[in-house]
Amino acid sequence: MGSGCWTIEKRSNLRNDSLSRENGSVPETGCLSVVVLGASGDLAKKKTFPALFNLYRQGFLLSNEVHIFGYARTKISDDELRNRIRGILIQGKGASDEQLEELSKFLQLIKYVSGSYDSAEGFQLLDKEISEHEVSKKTIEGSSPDLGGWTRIVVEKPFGKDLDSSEKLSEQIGELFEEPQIYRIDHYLGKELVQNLLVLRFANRFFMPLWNRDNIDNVQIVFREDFGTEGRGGYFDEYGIIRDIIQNHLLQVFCLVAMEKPSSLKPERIRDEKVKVLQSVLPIKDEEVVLGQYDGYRDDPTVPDNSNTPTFATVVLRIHNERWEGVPFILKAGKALNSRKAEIRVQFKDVPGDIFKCQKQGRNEFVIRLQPKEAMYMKLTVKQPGLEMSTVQSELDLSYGQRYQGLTIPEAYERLILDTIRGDQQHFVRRDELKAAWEIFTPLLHGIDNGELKPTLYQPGSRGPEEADQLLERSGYVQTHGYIWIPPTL
Ligand SMILES: NC(=O)C1=CN([C@@H]2O[C@H](COP(=O)(O)OP(=O)(O)OC[C@H]3O[C@@H](n4cnc5c(N)ncnc54)[C@H](OP(=O)(O)O)[C@@H]3O)[C@@H](O)[C@H]2O)C=CC1
Ligand SMILES: O=C1O[C@H](COP(=O)(O)O)[C@@H](O)[C@H](O)[C@H]1O
Repeated sequence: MGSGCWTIEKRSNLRNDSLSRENGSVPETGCLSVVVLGASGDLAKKKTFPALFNLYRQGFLLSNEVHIFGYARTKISDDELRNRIRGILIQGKGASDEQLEELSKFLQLIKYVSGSYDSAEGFQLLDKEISEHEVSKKTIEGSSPDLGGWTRIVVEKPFGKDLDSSEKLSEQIGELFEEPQIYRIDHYLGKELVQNLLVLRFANRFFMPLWNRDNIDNVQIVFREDFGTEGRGGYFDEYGIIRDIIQNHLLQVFCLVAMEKPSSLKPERIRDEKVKVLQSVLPIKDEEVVLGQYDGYRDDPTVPDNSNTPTFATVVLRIHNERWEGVPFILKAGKALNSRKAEIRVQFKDVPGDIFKCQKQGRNEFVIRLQPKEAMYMKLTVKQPGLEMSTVQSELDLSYGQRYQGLTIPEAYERLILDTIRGDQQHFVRRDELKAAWEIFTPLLHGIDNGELKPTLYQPGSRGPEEADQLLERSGYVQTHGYIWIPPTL
């Protein structure tokens, strides 16, 4: 992705310098070429270009050092691509003249090369464009034309469809790039509250003694969307909700919740711990899986009429180690449900020798809401204020919107692209981690692909199949009834 020298340290105001040094990332200096493959596609439109623009606006990409090359099959000119991007970046916003000027300057950094993904011709053209730019820049600066520098490749999912195809893909990429050059992106690792998990768990005395099988009854990691596959049916049907969300995004969150403390913040030490916990996951039992497909999913013309693809799944993972033996980790994801949210819900065991009848109120829960409206709250039993000695469930509440007013939380892609430029692989998936993740899910996925496991139909806008709540209950989760949250007024 880059070449020559690139200075990031001098403007690393997004991140504490001492942490960056600690985790082993190397400051880079010089000019940077960013190649966006699939530049005319959905991801580039929704995520990549907006992230690059935000980095540019914050001074992390400098006009005199950066060039962005879009590459895709569609035959369009530089200006056509720029116009498309302009339309997305200013959509619905009443932009000021200053912002429009900033945007125009950013767009001038973008060039477009049209070519296919499977022939050398297009890539030779791309190479020529990049070299011309980098050579001319070096020549202007009067330095040697020896390009040197580094190349990093960001790879988006799907990383295969099962263990074998993923390993094959890893081998093919491995023939071209070394592992330190490969950034397998999982955008959940760029979310604010996912990045906070390490800090929460290992920088707070509160949690350390409680975070184990002695105190925690069950953990839920939940992803819900209130819309269906909308226009992506063709892609989705090949993959399904387990490959789309659970095997990657939720499993990454699972690792950060369940892994042991790394010996340091160095990316490799963190990733070592993630691999260890993944390798301790027991084979998934069919009776601890519920699959669903929403009614209407097959109406999409790109979805086969007899599709067996789940759009909803609840899967219980069990870890065979000293900390977690016996604690179910319930991973749940679904499309076309009744709400949109992603959260981690840690439910504690009942209080032993309970003299207050706390069980009537519900158990202690620690909830980390990843989205929307980032928050973390602890549900706890307190005395009902007043003359009587009665108890009620309340919460210690850290809502980001209230606590950090006026702060804009960066988009996941923004952070992860910046990490790539900085050479920090902490929030990217290592090859052995990916392999361990596929080892967990491949038998289940093959069972679904072969039609041995079938999804139950559920109504769009519902909670998903009832069997999922029954599985939750069987796993030990106790739903709180009657808890009322009164949102604070700002
Ligand atoms: N800072 C903040 O923003 C705070 C917000 N709150 C809000 O207060 C409200 C109550 O809090 P909370 O306890 O977190 O959320 P809920 O009362 O919505 O309950 C959440 C839990 O109950 C499960 N559940 C809901 N319905 C059923 C059902 N029919 N069968 C089985 N399980 C079910 C949910 O599962 P599933 O995940 O599948 O829906 C989830 O695990 C929420 O709206 C919450 O956002 C509370 C404190 C702080
Ligand atoms: O990777 C994916 O993620 C999105 C959800 O991302 P979020 O950041 O909005 O939670 C999901 O809609 C999509 O199906 C999946 O491929």
